Amino acid sequence: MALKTVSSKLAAQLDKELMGPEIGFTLEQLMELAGLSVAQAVQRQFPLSIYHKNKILVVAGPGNNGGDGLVCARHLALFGYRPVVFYPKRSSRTPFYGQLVNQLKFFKIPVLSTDDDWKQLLHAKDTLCVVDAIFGFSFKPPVREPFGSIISELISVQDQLPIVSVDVPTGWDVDEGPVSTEHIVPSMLVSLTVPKPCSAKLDKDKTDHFVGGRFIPPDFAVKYGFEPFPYPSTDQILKL
Ligand SMILES: NC(=O)C1=CN([C@@H]2O[C@H](COP(=O)(O)OP(=O)(O)OC[C@H]3O[C@@H](n4cnc5c(N)ncnc54)[C@H](O)[C@@H]3O)[C@@H](O)[C@H]2O)[C@@H](O)CC1
Ligand SMILES: [K+]
Repeated sequence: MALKTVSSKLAAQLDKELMGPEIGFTLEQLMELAGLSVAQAVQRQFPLSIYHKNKILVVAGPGNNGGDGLVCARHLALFGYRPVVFYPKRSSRTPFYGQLVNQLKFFKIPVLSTDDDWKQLLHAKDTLCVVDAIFGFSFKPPVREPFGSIISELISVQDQLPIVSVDVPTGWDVDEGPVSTEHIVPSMLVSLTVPKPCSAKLDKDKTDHFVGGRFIPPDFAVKYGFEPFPYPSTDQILKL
C-alpha cells in the first residue's frame, strides 16, 4: 500500500489550521503531545529492560522541531532514561522555549551549548541513541552553520550510534528526500501527524518508521487527503 504523505506546504497549512482561531490548539499543547510521542517511540524501540544503557543525546534545532526535542527529553527522563540536550541556537521566538529549558533544569537534564564538549556523547559505548530534533518540515536546503558541521558529526557516527529523527531526517528536503550523497540515515523516523513525502525515500531495511502526534479527529485527516492512522489503545505512536 502506498504511504500516505502530506507535502511540506500542506503540513504547514494543516498546522496553521489546528492553531487557528476556529480550532484553537496552542503550539504548547501540540508540542507536548509531539514530544511525548517521540519519547514513547524511543522507549518502544530501546526498552531499558533490553538495552542496559540509558544515556540519550537530544540535539535540538532553532524552531519547533527543536521544541519537540526539548519536550521529548523531559519525558525520556520521566521514563527512566538519562537525556542530555545539545541546544546550539536557542530560540527567542517566544518565551515558551525558555520555559521548556527551565523545565529541563528542573529535571536536572544538562543543556549544552556550542562551548560544551557535546561530541564526547557520540560514543555508542555510553550513549544509547541520538534524537535528531534539528529541523522538521520548515527546513530549506542548503544548511547553514553551525548545523552543517553538527549534521556531519552525526553522519560520521550513525553506523554505530542509532539516530531517531523527529518528523523529518535533518538535512533532507522535506518533499524530495536526501539532497547529498552524505546524509543522515536514521535508524528510526517518527513522523508527526502524517508522514512527509521524503519518508518515501527511506530504506526499510535501515529505518523503522513510526507515526506519532495523535491529535486530530478522523474527518480532519480525510480533509487533508490521508486516512486516519489506527493507533492502538492509548498509544501515542503507530509503527508503519
Ligand atoms: N502539527 C504538527 O505536526 C506539529 C509539528 N511540530 C513540529 O514543528 C516542526 C516545524 O517547525 P518549524 O516550522 O518551526 O520549523 P523547523 O523546526 O523545521 O525549522 C525552522 C527553523 O530552522 C531554521 N532553518 C530552516 N532552514 C535552515 C537552513 N537551511 N539552515 C539553517 N537553519 C535553517 C529556520 O531559521 C528556523 O529557525 C515540525 O516538523 C514538527 O517537528 C510540533 O511542534 C507541533 C505540532
Ligand atoms: K529532525
